[in-house]
Amino acid sequence: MTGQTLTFDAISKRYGDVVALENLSFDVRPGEIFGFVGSNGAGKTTTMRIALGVLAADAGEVRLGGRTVDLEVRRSIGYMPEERGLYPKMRVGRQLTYLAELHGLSHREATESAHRWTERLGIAERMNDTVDALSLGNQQRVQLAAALVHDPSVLILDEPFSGLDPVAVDVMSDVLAEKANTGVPVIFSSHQLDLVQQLCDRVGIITKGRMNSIGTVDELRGTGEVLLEVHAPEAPDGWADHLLGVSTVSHSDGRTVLSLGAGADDQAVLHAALKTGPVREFAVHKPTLTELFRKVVSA
Ligand SMILES: Nc1ncnc2c1ncn2[C@@H]1O[C@H](COP(=O)(O)OP(=O)(O)OP(=O)(O)O)[C@@H](O)[C@H]1O
Repeated sequence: MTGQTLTFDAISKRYGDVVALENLSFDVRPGEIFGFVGSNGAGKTTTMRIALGVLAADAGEVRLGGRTVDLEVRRSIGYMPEERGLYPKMRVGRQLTYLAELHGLSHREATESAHRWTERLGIAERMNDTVDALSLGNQQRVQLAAALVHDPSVLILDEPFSGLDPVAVDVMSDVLAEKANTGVPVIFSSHQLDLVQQLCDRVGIITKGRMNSIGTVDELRGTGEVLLEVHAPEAPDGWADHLLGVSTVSHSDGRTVLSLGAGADDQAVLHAALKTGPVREFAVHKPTLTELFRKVVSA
């Protein structure tokens, strides 16, 4: 597997008085799928446009494999813009071939690649339809094909999953994983956090133009509050409050939710629970990415 790192180095961007990005730095490594998440207006699209060079940063730069993204590097980027960018009246096959040729493929290579990707994405029978005759989901598949048709060495996708049916979500997920497996760094933005949690090697949460948290899903989930749910039907209220670092979040019908802070030992909790009588369930509840996101955004 070979591949290059996509580096965002201290990017800042203003639109008039609006600070869209402030000193934003992070890497997308070869072969990794990076989920870029944040509230509406947090700065995701701005970041991705700067990476592609359709928007200039006020400060900082984007590099691929250590090289500043210039016109030539740009040709090796597969990009799916949020606003989508297809010619509505052009036929799907012609459009994909044309885009691949623009990126430097010969006519024959471009035609073969267009066939391969439309086949892979389940839109082969749409090759001769104009884009505006397709459903939105199928237009999105064409848009993904357009990002892939020139065999890019990096993929930058702005909300590629929005509006897709579950089958198309699976196809899109498989294709992203497949590309990452060949060493391509893949970054995509999404508001579907369950999907991000499931698919991404690492995740970055951006708030107000700054990187708030970054790491693997497990790392991020590990930095939040750890909750323990214990079903000990005979346990009285407050049974765990004497334990170091443990506080009771709720207690009803023999079910207790405990928050484990610094110094807390889950095995000590289990011992204490067993002293009250039988323990029917004992489970650690790590926050989901959605729960974490809500916490970060509301902070
Ligand atoms: N062309 C523009 N002119 C002025 N302000 C802009 C422009 N484009 C974006 N902004 C502002 O920059 C900030 C970042 O916007 P951006 O579109 O990058 O966010 P986003 O994270 O992609 O949001 P969403 O999830 O809604 O797509 C917002 O405050 C937005 O209003």
